[in-house]
This record gives sequence, structure tokens and C-alpha cells, in this order.
Amino acid sequence: MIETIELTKAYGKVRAVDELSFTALPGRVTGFLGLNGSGKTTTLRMLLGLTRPTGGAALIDGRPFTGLKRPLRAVGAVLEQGISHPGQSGRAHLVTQAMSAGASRARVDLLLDQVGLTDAADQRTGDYSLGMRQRLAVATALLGEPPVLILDEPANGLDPSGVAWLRELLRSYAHAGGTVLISSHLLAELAQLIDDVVIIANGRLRHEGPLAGLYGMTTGRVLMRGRDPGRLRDALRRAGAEVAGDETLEIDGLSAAEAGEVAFAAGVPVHELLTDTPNLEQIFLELAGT
Ligand SMILES: Nc1ncnc2c1ncn2[C@@H]1O[C@H](COP(=O)(O)OP(=O)(O)OP(=O)(O)O)[C@@H](O)[C@H]1O
Repeated sequence: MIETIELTKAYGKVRAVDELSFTALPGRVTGFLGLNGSGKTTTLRMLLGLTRPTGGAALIDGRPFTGLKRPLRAVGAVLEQGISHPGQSGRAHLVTQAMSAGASRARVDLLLDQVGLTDAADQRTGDYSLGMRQRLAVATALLGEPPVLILDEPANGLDPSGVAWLRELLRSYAHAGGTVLISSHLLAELAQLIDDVVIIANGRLRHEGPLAGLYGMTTGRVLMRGRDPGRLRDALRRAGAEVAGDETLEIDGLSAAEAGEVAFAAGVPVHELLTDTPNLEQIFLELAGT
């Protein structure tokens, strides 16, 4: 489990992270979302003991990173690319890292297979694509079989097949009881990967809960086209709706069913009636906007 309690980091007068409290649960993939500069990387660095908090706590399984007995076995992290020496092969990089994580050669081979790098294992990492470097970074994070995984913008650089691969990997990792915290500044990029969301803005918590719950947070606008827009508009306004638009009427304050009933009562044939549900990215921008 990952937990922050009133976590704060101030740089002079700037509060990069401001009394931030949230939880990422075992068995779930949690998306950590915010616009650029909202404090995501600073939070992840505090969880990983790389930045010291000004106040509050950043806990991995109940302890600050610095209090973990075997940190590489407690948490795996993908923070930035370029972790490997460009002249080293992917396999050599993993073998070197396996020593500090206490992992075996067999685990290196297993992970190369799991991240789809077996065929490229003996190529120089300097020749790897961005997506291949991301795969190698994920394999490195998993070496010590940690129960907690922290990934900073890992979908960045992955093509659709890479995203599908990451989804499967994170699903089975969480299914086996792992805790995953994965950051991005785009909800759409993570929507296929995550169960829960934590949304921050200006270092503060804006929203925390299941991804599915986001859809219920905004009501869709009703759109209607009919034979006589002028009469329709008047009837809808009399029924208490706010109405904009000329041919296609944009209706706030009534459901599609209610608007349809109003049109029927007014005797105006309806040609088209639908609820325009905001997409995930619009919902995210509404929540994460400053
Ligand atoms: N070492 C530092 N010194 C001063 N200010 C910093 C430092 N690190 C981060 N900040 C500031 O803290 C705020 C949050 O930055 P942070 O990198 O955590 O955001 P982010 O959400 O990860 O952004 P991005 O999506 O662009 O990576 C920004 O205003 C940034 O300028």
C-alpha cells in the first residue's frame, strides 16, 4: 500500500506539494494525475526517498522509504529514462542491477521475456527505441519482486501495442496483490490501464476514487433537433430549461426523456435527441484545472 498523509514540499514560497493525503491500495492500479507542474514528480520522489518532505509523511507499506529494511525488495520504480549505460546490452544492464536487488540470472531471463525484450536482449541499449527503454526500465523495477510499483509517465513513448503490453503486465501484477501508482498528465493515456484515480492541482488533492466514478461527476448536456426549433425552444424554456443553439438546441436543466416529453406535449416532431456525455479528458480538465 502507498499512503501520503498531509504531505508537503515547499521550495521557498512555492508549495510544490501541499498537504496532500491519498492512498493507493493493493490489488489496484491507481492513476496519479495532474497537469504539468502540479507536483506529481515531487510526490513520487518523496515516496522514493529522493526528496525530503517539508511536512507530513510519504509511506510505503506503512513506512517512509528511508525506514524500509530492503528498499529494492519493497518498491520498484520507473522514474526517468536513461538509467542504463548506452554501451551496455539490455541483458547486461539487468544482470548488473539484479545483484543489488538480490535477483537471480533466471529472473533476468524471465523478465526479459515478460517485457518482450528477449530478442533485443543483447543489443546496446543506446540503440533501443524509447518504447524499448521503457520496457527495460519496467523490467529493472520488477527485479526485486517488489509488492509496490511506482511509475512516472511510463506510457510516454509507448505505441498502442506497448500500451496493451503494459496494461496486461500491470493487470496481472495487481491481480497478484501488487500496488501500482502510475502518473500521467493525460487521463486518456491511462484510462485503459487504471482502476482508481488520484487527481491533483497545485500540489493539492482534487479528487480520489474509482475511475468509473468520474463519469457520474458531470451531467451530460441534451441535444435536440426538431421540425420547428423556435417553438421547441419556447416550450423547453417554459419547462424550466436553459436553451442555446439555433437548429440543434443545447439544453441544460432537463433530461433527454423530459425534453422529449416537452416536445411531444408541444406537438413538435423531434428528429434527433441525444445526451452529449463529456469525454474523460474533459472531465479530467475540469477537475485538474487551476
Ligand atoms: N528542485 C526544485 N526547486 C524549485 N522548484 C521546484 C523543484 N522541483 C519542482 N519544483 C516546482 O514544483 C512544482 C511541481 O513540480 P513537479 O515536477 O513535481 O510537477 P509535475 O506534476 O511532475 O510536472 P510534469 O508533469 O511537468 O513533470 C513546479 O512549480 C516546479 O517548478
